[in-house]
Amino acid sequence: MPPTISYHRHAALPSLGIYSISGYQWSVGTATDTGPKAVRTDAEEASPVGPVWWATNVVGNLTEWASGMFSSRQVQYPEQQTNPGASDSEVNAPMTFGQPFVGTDSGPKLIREHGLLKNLSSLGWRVEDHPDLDFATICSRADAEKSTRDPNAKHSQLVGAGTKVLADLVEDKLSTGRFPLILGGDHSIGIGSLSGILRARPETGVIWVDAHADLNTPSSSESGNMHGMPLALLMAELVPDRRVIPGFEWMEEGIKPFLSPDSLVYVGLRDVDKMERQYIKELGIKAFTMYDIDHLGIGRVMEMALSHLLDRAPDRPLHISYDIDAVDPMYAPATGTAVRGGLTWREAHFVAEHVVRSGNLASAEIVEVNESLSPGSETVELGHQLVTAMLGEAIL
Ligand SMILES: NC(=[NH2+])NCCC[C@H](N)C(=O)O
Repeated sequence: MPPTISYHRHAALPSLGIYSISGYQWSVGTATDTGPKAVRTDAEEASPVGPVWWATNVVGNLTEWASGMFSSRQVQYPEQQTNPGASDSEVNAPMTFGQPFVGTDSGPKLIREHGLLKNLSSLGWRVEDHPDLDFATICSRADAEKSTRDPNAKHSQLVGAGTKVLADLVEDKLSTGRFPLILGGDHSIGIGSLSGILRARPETGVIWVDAHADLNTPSSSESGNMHGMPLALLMAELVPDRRVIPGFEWMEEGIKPFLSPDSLVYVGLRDVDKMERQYIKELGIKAFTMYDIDHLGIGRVMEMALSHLLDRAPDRPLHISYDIDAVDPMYAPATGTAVRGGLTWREAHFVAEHVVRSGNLASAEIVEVNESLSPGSETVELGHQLVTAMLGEAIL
């Protein structure tokens, strides 16, 4: 069993990295959804990278658990993420090169402005600065070099270039004992974070909290938006050779990251495309839809979700990928593909709180917060609360 890490015990404590990836704005505009949204013009669509296109940041806050100053709450984390010598903690500060619309790129910044770093320190995470990754240059280069455009996987060269860097970063940080917290950005960043996670720890189990299945392949997708595809790109059964997608050749080099269908659990599904439904059934992916949550309650659903991932491998690390659109638009209206009938405020928190209690959480991600799509700051506020819950905040 993993060691118990108590907030008030002096022990070797794990580290945290926050990587904010923003600027994956391209997949927001044309998705099927409800509510207002920023849509790119045709000209921008044709030439997405410009002085105000990429607003991509990597905010990496590598922190380590402080000790000796907290309440009696206990959180368990897997042994392999402890980093006894973690004095070299680091932070990447966000940098924004801009884009045509205020959008998902601002999510990380806004969540940080809500006091994330302060909250994390009061939870016991120590945060230090880390140099920025220069995603804008990387993606501009990818844009300049691209020879092919795939209408079925829009802006794949750019998503590919950005997610490659993210994958390397996440793999590196996990391998050196950090806990990566990835702030999106849209859900296409899952390609990068999961690739890095699976290269470092192939046995990882994934909890995908989302209104959508994000299991489209370029050929099954009706929108061509890559935020609807991350899980398909990780499954050998669906996209066995990622070189067919321009920009994703890197996924077939070295350690090829693949996610086994039985290492994934969905929570909160309610807007599933035709082919996605078929894939879920054919591959036997465990899925807890909103129907199941209504029927069984969120408590039972989360117990079943964790037992699916952990019964056979109690010590395996878990990754939670939390799309804010899993939450009902009544509480989280500011997102690109909002769908009614989602998680309540408390259900949303419970998901995060319960996963932490497993003691296996080794990385976490929040995506699709786009404050420009709705007046007010309630979505950011909720996003911030969910992040702190995933990092150990509890009611008592
Ligand atoms: N992460 C998300 N918000 N995904 C939305 C996906 C919507 C739709 N299924 C598509 O593939 O375009």
